[in-house]
Amino acid sequence: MNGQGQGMIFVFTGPDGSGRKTIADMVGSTLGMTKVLSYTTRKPRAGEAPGQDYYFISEEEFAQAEARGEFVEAVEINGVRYGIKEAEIDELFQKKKFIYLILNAQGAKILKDKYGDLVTRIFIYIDKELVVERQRKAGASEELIQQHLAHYDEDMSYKDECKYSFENLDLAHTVFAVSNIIDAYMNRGLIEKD
Ligand SMILES: Nc1ncnc2c1ncn2[C@@H]1O[C@H](COP(=O)(O)OP(=O)(O)OP(=O)(O)O)[C@@H](O)[C@H]1O
Ligand SMILES: Nc1nc2c(ncn2[C@@H]2O[C@H](COP(=O)(O)O)[C@@H](O)[C@H]2O)c(=O)[nH]1
Repeated sequence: MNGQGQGMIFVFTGPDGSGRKTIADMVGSTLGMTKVLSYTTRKPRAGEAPGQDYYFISEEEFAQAEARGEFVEAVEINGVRYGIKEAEIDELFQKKKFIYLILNAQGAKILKDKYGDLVTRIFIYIDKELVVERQRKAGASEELIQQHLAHYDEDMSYKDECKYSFENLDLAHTVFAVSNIIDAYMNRGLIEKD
């Protein structure tokens, strides 16, 4: 693990459909940050690729890895398992000073508790109506949209615990604002307590 003040783990969180992945990946590729991929038992959606969006594994493989204590955090959302392997965070963080993850609030809390000041949480949100509009436009099923809406209020209640929050109205504007914050950590050693 990197020493204190030498790197940062950025956790993007917020309601499903708010644009976390889009923003995290755009900022990540612009600034050269490395993403820590989650393992999941769900099947890839259209446009998703194994090893790029997630590691897609079977329920049995997930259960075995969990029994071996490999996950630093593992959750179940709508009957699907998701988890992050501790060894992958530690290995990446040895090699790269700035890494990022996209997690729900439960996972963000666990990472914050475990890695403390090394973790900075960035909360991305939009209002419910816009979630529905964007998800429909992106071709999400009504079932998936309803699943997302079911925990929207609970997801939003985590906003005040996060150091930074951005309403993702205009994509370029949000990417610019988030990039500026992360760039400050990368280039000026701006490490404040969260
Ligand atoms: N500012 C924006 N304006 C318009 N569309 C956007 C904006 N940001 C993201 N989107 C679109 O909204 C949709 C959801 O974005 P994204 O998948 O990044 O969200 P998410 O928070 O990671 O949610 P999920 O976990 O459900 O994928 C995508 O179709 C994406 O292209
Ligand atoms: N706590 C964790 N949350 C995770 C992880 N991987 C993804 N997620 C969150 O799950 C939901 C659903 O994701 P989807 O891609 O199936 O729509 C979303 O909020 C993700 O951010 C993880 O490893 N741990």
